[in-house]
Amino acid sequence: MAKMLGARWCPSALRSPLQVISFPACQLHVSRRAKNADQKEFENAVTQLKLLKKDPGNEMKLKLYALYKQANEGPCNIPKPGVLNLINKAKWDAWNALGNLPKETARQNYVDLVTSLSSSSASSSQVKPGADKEQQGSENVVVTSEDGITKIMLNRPTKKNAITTQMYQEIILALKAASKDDSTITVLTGNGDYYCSGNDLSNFNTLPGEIEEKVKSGGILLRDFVACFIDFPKPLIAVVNGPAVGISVTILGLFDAVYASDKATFHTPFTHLGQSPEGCSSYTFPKIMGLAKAKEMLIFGKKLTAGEACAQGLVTEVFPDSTFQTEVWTRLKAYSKIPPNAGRISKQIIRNWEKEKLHAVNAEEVRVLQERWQSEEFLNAVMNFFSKRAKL
Ligand SMILES: CCCCC/C=C/CC(=O)SCCNC(=O)CCNC(=O)[C@H](O)C(C)(C)COP(=O)(O)OP(=O)(O)OC[C@H]1O[C@@H](n2cnc3c(N)ncnc32)[C@H](O)[C@@H]1OP(=O)(O)O
Repeated sequence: MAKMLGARWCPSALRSPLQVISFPACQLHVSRRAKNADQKEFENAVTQLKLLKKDPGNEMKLKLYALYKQANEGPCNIPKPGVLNLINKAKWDAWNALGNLPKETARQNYVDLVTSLSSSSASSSQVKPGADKEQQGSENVVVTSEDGITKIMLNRPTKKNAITTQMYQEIILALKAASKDDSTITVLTGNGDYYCSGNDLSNFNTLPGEIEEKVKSGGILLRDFVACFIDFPKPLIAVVNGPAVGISVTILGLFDAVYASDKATFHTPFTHLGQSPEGCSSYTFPKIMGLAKAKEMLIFGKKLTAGEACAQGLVTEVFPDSTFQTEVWTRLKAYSKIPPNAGRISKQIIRNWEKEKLHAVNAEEVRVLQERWQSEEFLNAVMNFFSKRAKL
């Protein structure tokens, strides 16, 4: 995808100067939303734009460029480029066409535009031609919804369901859709022999920009991802079909039930990776299993069997692997028959006592992690994994 630096991009990113689409008089939909996007939303939109899967095309890029400049600098304040300077003239025209559009409105329109691009890009990747209307998701995050259950399945078995930056985005979108669909409960599970091997350790190679930018956008992505689990309004159940590592373990403290195969293990190797706890686990794990057991996992990286995780309260119930899927899905189908509003309201009254606290924990964990991601310890650990393919 063409390199885009937020709403600005390097001229070469346009497919070709001659393809610069003449910019129609700007008929921007002035956002009717009562509130204007705040700076954080605007920065999130800039980050979101970099994670778009497909190039939105020159015309859309000109619109985004113009809104970005108007939001930051106000009306066009640079001299008009010469006619032969095609690209800069197209950009000038786009910006100048916004006239005196207030900065706040430009910022809101930018956020709205990126939001619509993100959801259309995700939905275009989700609904395959001829797919069953209930079949959604991308190849790595498969979403299905039937019998009152929306299932989000991590589907990258060759990489032990390691979560890429794109998959974080897709899980966020899947949870947002599930919170509004007609299902009663939502389930997260893995395909293949692993539930999930955590963060894809090559993610920092794929995030755009220099290290500072990678750390910033990685932090925003992680904070938004965990926030989705904090805020998810319906009963959320993990079906842990195999070993679970890292963030796939830490967010379990935010689920409403965790059912595990006796093949599953639970491992949070943060210190071995030069990292620190995330997913609110620095708060939820001590609450769930007591300080000593929580520290054994989060500081010393002790790997738990499913039985140990159940004994410590992280797992609700363990099933023999041979009958796991049958037993668990029979149980979940029964759960999906509860009155949906009562289920949702009961989940929320329990969660609401701590929601503010959990968001504060999430923000602090991300702040600390952003420092860790710039440490020698972290960089060496990741290099070590890929060079020696060291096992944890
Ligand atoms: C946006 C930023 C958000 C940051 C959020 C922070 C989260 C914290 C964490 O999640 S920390 C935990 C990160 N995960 C790991 O450290 C696990 C690393 N993987 C392993 O240790 C092992 O792969 C294993 C123990 C999970 C499985 O070992 P096994 O020998 O059974 O299988 P392989 O190692 O051969 O793996 C098969 C292929 O999958 C690739 N792979 C596995 N896990 C990851 C991963 N986390 N990231 C990237 N790639 C992974 C592995 O490299 C093999 O690929 P290959 O066949 O191409 O070599």
